[in-house]
Amino acid sequence: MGEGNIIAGIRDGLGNDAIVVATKNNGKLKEFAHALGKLDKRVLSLHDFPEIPDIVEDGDTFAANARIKAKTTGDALGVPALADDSGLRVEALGGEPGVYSARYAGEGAADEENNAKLIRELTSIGASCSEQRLDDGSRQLSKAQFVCALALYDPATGEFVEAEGTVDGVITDKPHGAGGFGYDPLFWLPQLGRGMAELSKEEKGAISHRGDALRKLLPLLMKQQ
Ligand SMILES: O=P(O)(O)OP(=O)(O)OP(=O)(O)OC[C@H]1O[C@@H](n2cnc3c(O)ncnc32)[C@H](O)[C@@H]1O
Ligand SMILES: [Mg+2]
Repeated sequence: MGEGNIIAGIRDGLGNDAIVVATKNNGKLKEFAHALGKLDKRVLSLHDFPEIPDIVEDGDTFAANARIKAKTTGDALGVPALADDSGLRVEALGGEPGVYSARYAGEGAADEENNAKLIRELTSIGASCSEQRLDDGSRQLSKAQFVCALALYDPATGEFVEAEGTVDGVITDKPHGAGGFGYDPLFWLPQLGRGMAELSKEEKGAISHRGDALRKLLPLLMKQQ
């Protein structure tokens, strides 16, 4: 691509050192700041642009919602915007809460309320994916997968660059670790023998759905240069 490609758009609009991430989630933001900081990119978020009204995430898929957030933000600011729509698919719940992960326990629910509802729902149906207890006695309730859809939208061309990442794990009935955000304390990684919230930012980025999606997206962006 020539004129108006996404990288050039970022350069023109904000300077080559900055990128807008269309999120209000501070947990995501820290992970993007860490990952993109390594590429010398300063991350701006929706907290920096309070004039942009709340975005309605009414897509049926993670990818659709990521596109909605990226387009609304990119069109409002006139510069490219990157958006992340993510969530948890829980096997024993038929893939729920999925795109409803943020509002599982109700609109504006806190992470703690969503986590409490998840354990409540799984225990109420007697879910169990392994007889084996973890060392601390916690039960393994269901297999689960974190999904992250990324979309970068350039208002100059109307084009999107997209990628999706996943990570598999198990939901436990007790929290492990104090790091991360959202459902991380309940997400156990059997392959590591550790919980997602026990990992450092570096370690989480190396295995997470968001890290996976970013590793797929970045080469696509570089191609556009
Ligand atoms: O829409 P924005 O402003 O980006 O922020 P949000 O928190 O509403 O984000 P989503 O709509 O994408 O909803 C994602 C939900 O999935 C959860 N989630 C996403 N990524 C996660 C991660 O890496 N670890 C734990 N939970 C995560 C998160 O806590 C939310 O409940
Ligand atoms: Mg949201």
